[in-house]
Amino acid sequence: MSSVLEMLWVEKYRPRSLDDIVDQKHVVERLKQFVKQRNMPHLLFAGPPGTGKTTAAHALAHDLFGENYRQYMLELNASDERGINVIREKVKEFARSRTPPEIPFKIVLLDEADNMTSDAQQALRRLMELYSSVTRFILIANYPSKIIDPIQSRCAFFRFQPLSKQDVIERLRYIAENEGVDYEEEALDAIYEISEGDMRKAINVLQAASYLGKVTVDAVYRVVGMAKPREVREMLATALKGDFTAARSLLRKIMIEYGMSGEDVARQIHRELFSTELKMPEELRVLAADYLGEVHYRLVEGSDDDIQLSAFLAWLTMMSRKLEV
Ligand SMILES: Nc1ncnc2c1ncn2[C@@H]1O[C@H](COP(=O)(O)OP(=O)(O)OP(=O)(O)O)[C@@H](O)[C@H]1O
Repeated sequence: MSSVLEMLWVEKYRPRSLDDIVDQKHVVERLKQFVKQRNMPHLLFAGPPGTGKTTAAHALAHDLFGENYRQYMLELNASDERGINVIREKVKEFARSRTPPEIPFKIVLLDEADNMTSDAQQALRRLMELYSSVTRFILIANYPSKIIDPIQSRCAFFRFQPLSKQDVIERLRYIAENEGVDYEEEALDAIYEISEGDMRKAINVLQAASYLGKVTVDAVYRVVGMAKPREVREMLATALKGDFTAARSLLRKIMIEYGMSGEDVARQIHRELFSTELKMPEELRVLAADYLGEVHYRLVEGSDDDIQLSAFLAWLTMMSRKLEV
């Protein structure tokens, strides 16, 4: 079995070259053109977490500059750097450093660019112009709408999509086999459902679950601290059938066995309310979602988990009787 001290699998299995990136075909094809032309404009990478934005930036630099690409790349995080002045100084110094032998520019990678204020972004835009003869910027953002127009119009835009189920599962299978991890196929499905196409999350869950032994559906839900949807669904279905006592004992079981907080359970109920698996009249779904919002608010404010969630189940039981579900 794996040792806790070993490397994080997200790093170990981070693609080094553009050819190794999973999915994101449209992005990868366009980036390969830049490698071929040995030139590129400023780039803006946008999309949800864990879909390969940082990886693609590194892979592009790797394919352009070779194994030692890091000396030609300045990596900054807009949230860590104390303001645009620090960024300016670092870029200025970097621009003065050696350029690669066959390519006339170096790369500045700026992560979380959408966290910058619009004033800071204006200053960044000037910086991009000032050093455009020797640098190209790659800006990374989760929300491209937060990037000011003058920057957007100076960058080629790349949208990263959540990874497909098939690609995530294939990658997980590859990693599990390479690491000698024993797993259930259904566990990989469960990991995908939890990850929602975020490969970083998927790999991290796989690694954490592997420390418990065989990667089973149970192990997966245990490490993410979520009750298995089936059990939460069963609790709701029991209340909908009118059996409050049984629904409440399921609630206790979920909270004790999985060590979940009331807020986690509320969040999980929320997911279930909108899943097609749970059969209930639309009217009740709407009312339940509304009431759950209130319960969640009270929990965040520090109300007692058991009292609030039991109240929700009691309400659901009564409503289902009233509506004759
Ligand atoms: N398309 C992909 N192909 C293969 N592995 C991927 C892909 N996307 C993400 N990964 C895996 O997930 C890890 C995190 O990816 P990466 O840092 O590129 O995400 P990101 O999109 O930059 O996320 P964030 O917005 O949170 O910075 C990588 O180290 C890699 O192991």
